[in-house]
Amino acid sequence: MIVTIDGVAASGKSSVSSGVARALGIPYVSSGLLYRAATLLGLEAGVDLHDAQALLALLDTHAPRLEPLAEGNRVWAGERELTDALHSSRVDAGVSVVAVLPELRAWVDAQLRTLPEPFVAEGRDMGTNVFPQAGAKFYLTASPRIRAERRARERPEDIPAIEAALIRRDAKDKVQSAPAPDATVIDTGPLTLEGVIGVILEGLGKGS
Ligand SMILES: Nc1ncnc2c1ncn2[C@@H]1O[C@H](COP(=O)(O)OP(=O)(O)O)[C@@H](O)[C@H]1O
Ligand SMILES: Nc1ccn([C@@H]2O[C@H](COP(=O)(O)OP(=O)(O)O)[C@@H](O)[C@H]2O)c(=O)n1
Repeated sequence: MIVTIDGVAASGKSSVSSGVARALGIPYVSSGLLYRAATLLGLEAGVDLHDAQALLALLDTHAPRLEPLAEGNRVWAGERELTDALHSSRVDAGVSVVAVLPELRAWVDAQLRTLPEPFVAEGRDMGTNVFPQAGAKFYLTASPRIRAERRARERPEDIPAIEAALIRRDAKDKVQSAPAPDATVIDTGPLTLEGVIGVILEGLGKGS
């Protein structure tokens, strides 16, 4: 079984996916971390983030891989753990440039498609492009202000700056971020994290 949880930036995808996956006793997979890893490696090497061939060469050398732990996904490049470096504002600002490159999308999709079921997959296009056959699909939204308030707890910038950056990133990610026609859309604005997890478990027939 595959459950997909897509949505806009900072809508709660990874926290909700982790909670749902733990309740189901299965792993979750955070596809955005692979786009973030490619971006980080590109920034560190000083390559142009529009240059797909240069990025693919770096990915060939460093071979970043996702470890889909239920308590929080990790990313490794050989012995080096990249996870903590993937959520900087610098990576936030560059990742959408990398994510529009078809070659980079193919690299991420190929990694995800080798994973053994069952799992919860979160990102932008899990329910549309990567796992259209998924048994259950959800799509998370919330207003930019609410998302910025939540993310402000994890970033040094103030709420208006974070809100503006989220709106910019949503616009750049728009092509791959359309909800699947068969996804249940959840406005997480009025809900707690536990509330969103509860709605999804209910939708899966696993509610308490
Ligand atoms: N429904 C919610 N209510 C309150 N805070 C939430 C909710 N959903 C997520 N959060 C918090 O918002 C922040 C962003 O969530 P995260 O899971 O990282 O989103 P995404 O993976 O979509 O970027 C986290 O600090 C998370 O704990
Ligand atoms: N399935 C996916 C997942 C992420 N992405 C890209 O990767 C970036 C980071 O995704 P993320 O899910 O880690 O970001 P947040 O929503 O957590 O801020 C997004 O802004 C998209 O550019 C994508 O294009 N497709």
